[in-house]
Amino acid sequence: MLKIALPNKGRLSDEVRELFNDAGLEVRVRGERALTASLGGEFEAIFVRAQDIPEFVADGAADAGVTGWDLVCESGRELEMLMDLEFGRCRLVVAAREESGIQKLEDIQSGVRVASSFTRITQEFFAKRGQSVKVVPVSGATEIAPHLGIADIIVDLTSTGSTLKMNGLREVGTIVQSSARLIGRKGHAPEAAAQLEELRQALGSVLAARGKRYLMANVPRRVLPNVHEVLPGLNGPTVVEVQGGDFVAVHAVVPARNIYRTINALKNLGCQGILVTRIERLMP
Ligand SMILES: Nc1ncnc2c1ncn2[C@@H]1O[C@H](COP(=O)(O)OP(=O)(O)OP(=O)(O)O)[C@@H](O)[C@H]1O
Ligand SMILES: O=P(O)(O)OC[C@H]1O[C@H](OP(=O)(O)OP(=O)(O)O)[C@H](O)[C@@H]1O
Ligand SMILES: [Mg+2]
Repeated sequence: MLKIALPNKGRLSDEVRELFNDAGLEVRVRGERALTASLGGEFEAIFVRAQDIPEFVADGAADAGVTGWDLVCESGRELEMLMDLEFGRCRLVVAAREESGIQKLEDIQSGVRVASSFTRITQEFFAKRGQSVKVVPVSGATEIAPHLGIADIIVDLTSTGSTLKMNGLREVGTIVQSSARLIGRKGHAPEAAAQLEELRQALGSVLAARGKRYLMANVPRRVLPNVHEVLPGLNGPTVVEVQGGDFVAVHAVVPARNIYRTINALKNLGCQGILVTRIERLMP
């Protein structure tokens, strides 16, 4: 049975579990602190720190894993990126104190001290730019470092920007755009590769379904051509005869984002019995 390494706590763990559950790979843990679990009886999950997952997958302790792309980059290990899971979106940025006078990366003087828990990426980033910096390793709460006088600037993750703001820091450049990814080791045996492809498709079908809704409506036959305009970008909705009437039933997969507009447009055309449901999985 293939082993999948998943974050045991922190920012990504809840969404990872939800995604696997939705894909029919229910996480069945044996007690709150259990470090392994069954994933729908198809895979075995091992719960470890998000930071350790790239190493564990690269070394073969797990066959695949889910973790942040920032951590994959920081590990420096060669891994296969199997899928972008579209949550845990954040950026690894360079930030400086607002009163520092540093507005852009070019303003960073050689010799500055950079606090970060992403020491490898930081080192590489400034080396490539030809800026010599001194990396000060920290393991968390990086934003406090400039105020403690142990560093001049920082490299850390941000999403809403509120932590930087709260600490009087200004973003001066982005190094990595990150999100949660499904990763695997390079060069799996064919059987393992086939199972991972099935996993990728199962997770992908859930992600694809999240942005869509299934819409049904009874449409007056005479406005059917207009309905085709309201439901664009589809191969064409399914049209079902409603016996003995002036109405036909239309079924379509529509983007969730514009659903209110779609419903109103259908109502204005005289459609009735409009029904919208979530889709569990979508396999194109
Ligand atoms: N503010 C954020 N917004 C969105 N995603 C984030 C944010 N901060 C971190 N992440 C993502 O979540 C991943 C794990 O971060 P998390 O904070 O859960 O763990 P950690 O602090 O590195 O480790 P631990 O909690 O085990 O000490 C990060 O590598 C990143 O991909
Ligand atoms: O831009 P924001 O939305 O404010 O998010 C940024 C913060 O989120 C992460 O920390 P986290 O909350 O995961 O705490 P941690 O330091 O304990 O990992 C990151 O290290 C930043 O401190
Ligand atoms: Mg964190």
